[in-house]
Amino acid sequence: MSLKPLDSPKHLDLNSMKELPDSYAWSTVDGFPSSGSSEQVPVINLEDPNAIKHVGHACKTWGVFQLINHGIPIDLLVNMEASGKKLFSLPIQQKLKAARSPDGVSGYGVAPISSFFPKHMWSEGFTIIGSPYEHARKLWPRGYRNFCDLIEEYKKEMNKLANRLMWLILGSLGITKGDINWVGPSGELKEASPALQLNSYPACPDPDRAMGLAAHTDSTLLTILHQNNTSGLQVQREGFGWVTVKPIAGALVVNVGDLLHILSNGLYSSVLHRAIVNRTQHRLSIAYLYGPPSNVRISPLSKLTDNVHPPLYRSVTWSEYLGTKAKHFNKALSLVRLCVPMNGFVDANDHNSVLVG
Ligand SMILES: C=C1C[C@]23C[C@@]1(O)CC[C@H]2[C@@]12CCC[C@@](C)(C(=O)O1)[C@H]2[C@@H]3C(=O)O
Ligand SMILES: O=C(O)CCC(=O)C(=O)O
Ligand SMILES: [Fe+2]
Repeated sequence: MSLKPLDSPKHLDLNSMKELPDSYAWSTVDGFPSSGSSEQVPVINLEDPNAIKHVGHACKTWGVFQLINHGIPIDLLVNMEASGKKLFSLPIQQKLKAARSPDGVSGYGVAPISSFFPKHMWSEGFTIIGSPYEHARKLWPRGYRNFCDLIEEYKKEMNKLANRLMWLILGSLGITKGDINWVGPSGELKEASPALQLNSYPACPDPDRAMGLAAHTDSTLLTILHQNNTSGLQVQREGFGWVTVKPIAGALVVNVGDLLHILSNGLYSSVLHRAIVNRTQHRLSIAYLYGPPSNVRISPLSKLTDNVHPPLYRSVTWSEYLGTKAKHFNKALSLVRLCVPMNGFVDANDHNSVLVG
């Protein structure tokens, strides 16, 4: 597949397109037309006393699970969904006022990974890092305050949940507070400024040849995703191919990201996932992308390594890794992988000993 970046689409008004333009036609989408595997992503009840065991098993085998009884108020999810719908149904000229700048990360636009693909994706997105104020003000000069308050509330609740999930995941690996150096005074994991990614996938006139969001792993420790009741998210499961994550009302989808893959020394793998589209229904998803504080160096936890299991990755900060991902996309993880010789000894400071490609 060519990696030559496409010019940005002239306009993003997918809602008005009656036919799939050639620049959106992915003739070689694997697994299409999708018959769909009958496998099901594990569903975990956070109130279950055995949740830690189930979370560990799901992270090890799937890298993703659906979460119920997570404690996020249902009203908050409903309000976020309604706000996302309201945002994406604004006229295209209005949305473009809040467009992501060419060298920026926040704002309205195509998926940030679009430049790595020869065809356009059938989606539009809105990325929020830090305060949404500047962009929201351009979308709704008078009504931005409610949106900003809602986003702050969502980030606060998601941070609490992400922290709880991280301790469950780390606990399932036998990791305790003393093993992590980015723990705050009350035992909370200090977070980096998280990213919120709102994704909109309009109904598509030719869904079998279109791609909503191309296959990728997230750079995060973990991602918590709310999807509306329209299916489209698929995860790759070894031996089964693409498995659709069936929407369950009120459930959240949690997936392992590349930084957790590194932290766990590959015990928990980041999951490859993508979003497909359909002919009749609009789909919306909201991803909370959770990472560590930006200055903390993430490397395989020493408790998980020994002579037989040497560290497989060199240390990297969240911002360095995002930079590598933005430049090299799906090669990013292998670019921070250490070359492990047969005797298992690795010089973790030898930055030249990486496997490229
Ligand atoms: C913090 C971030 C993770 C992300 C890049 C970003 O700066 C903001 C958007 C995130 C997202 C969402 C869609 C998939 C993804 C690969 C992308 O292109 O943008 C992720 C990025 C990532 O995880 O690297
Ligand atoms: O829309 C989806 O279900 C997937 C979104 C996603 O993978 C992302 O925002 O990183
Ligand atoms: Fe993703």
